[in-house]
Amino acid sequence: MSPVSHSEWDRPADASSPHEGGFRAQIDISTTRGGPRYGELNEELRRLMDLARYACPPEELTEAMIAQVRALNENLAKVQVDEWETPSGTRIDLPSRGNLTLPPYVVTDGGPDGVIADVTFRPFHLGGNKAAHGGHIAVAFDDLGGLASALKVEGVTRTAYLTVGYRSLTPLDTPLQMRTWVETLDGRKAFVKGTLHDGDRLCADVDALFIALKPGQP
Ligand SMILES: CCCCCCCC(=O)SCCNC(=O)CCNC(=O)[C@H](O)C(C)(C)COP(=O)(O)OP(=O)(O)OC[C@H]1O[C@@H](n2cnc3c(N)ncnc32)[C@H](O)[C@@H]1OP(=O)(O)O
Repeated sequence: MSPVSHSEWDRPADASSPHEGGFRAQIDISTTRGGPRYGELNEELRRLMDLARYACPPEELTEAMIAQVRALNENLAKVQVDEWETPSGTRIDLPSRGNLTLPPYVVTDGGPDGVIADVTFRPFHLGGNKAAHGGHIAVAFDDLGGLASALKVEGVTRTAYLTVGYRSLTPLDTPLQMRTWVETLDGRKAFVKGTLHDGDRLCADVDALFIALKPGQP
């Protein structure tokens, strides 16, 4: 087992891990890493978060659940790898490339002209009043804006700024459509726009700048 070491975030590229600087030189993709049931594990963990977000357990049940979650965490602690080896973020066959920390989305179309994805904010993405938290909406725009700019520049990009307009409430547990595209490409600068719709209703839009990384840039 390799322990997770956040002090190695800028280790140089090598043959077994061909990333450069702080990000991989290329977007790393896989459909097998973590095994055939990795997506199911992610979905159960999301369900755990949904249920935990709204649970109000009596004391004796809290005690039992602490022991159960502790046992689960001990199992997860046994299988830690570093960020370059984890399936999370690489599994293009799974929602949000298998990255549990992102609102789950499925890309239905993607290329240099932009990205279209179905995004569903889960019950645990609650901000208030049954609507999604604005921070989670920004996370979805950041990732799908990053994907649109990466597909345009054919390399890894990093967010320089990201401004979200919250135009109307974003519902939970509802398939929504997110679109992101590069409006203007100026050298390394990809100016990205995006929208989030619930049917015909605009929930949010984004204006962001992503910068293509130079080789070896941390
Ligand atoms: C598919 C996977 C998708 C994943 C997407 C996830 C993306 C992320 O969340 S990334 C994490 C969040 N972002 C960060 O941590 C970024 C931190 N900042 C940085 O690393 C650097 O400031 C970085 C890379 C943005 C720019 O630095 P650097 O590469 O040295 O570029 P630099 O020379 O300063 O600027 C390049 C150009 O961009 C412009 N620029 C840079 N930052 C900004 C900004 N915030 N606002 C406006 N313009 C900017 C500069 O003015 C310059 O313009 P010009 O070429 O016309 O003179």
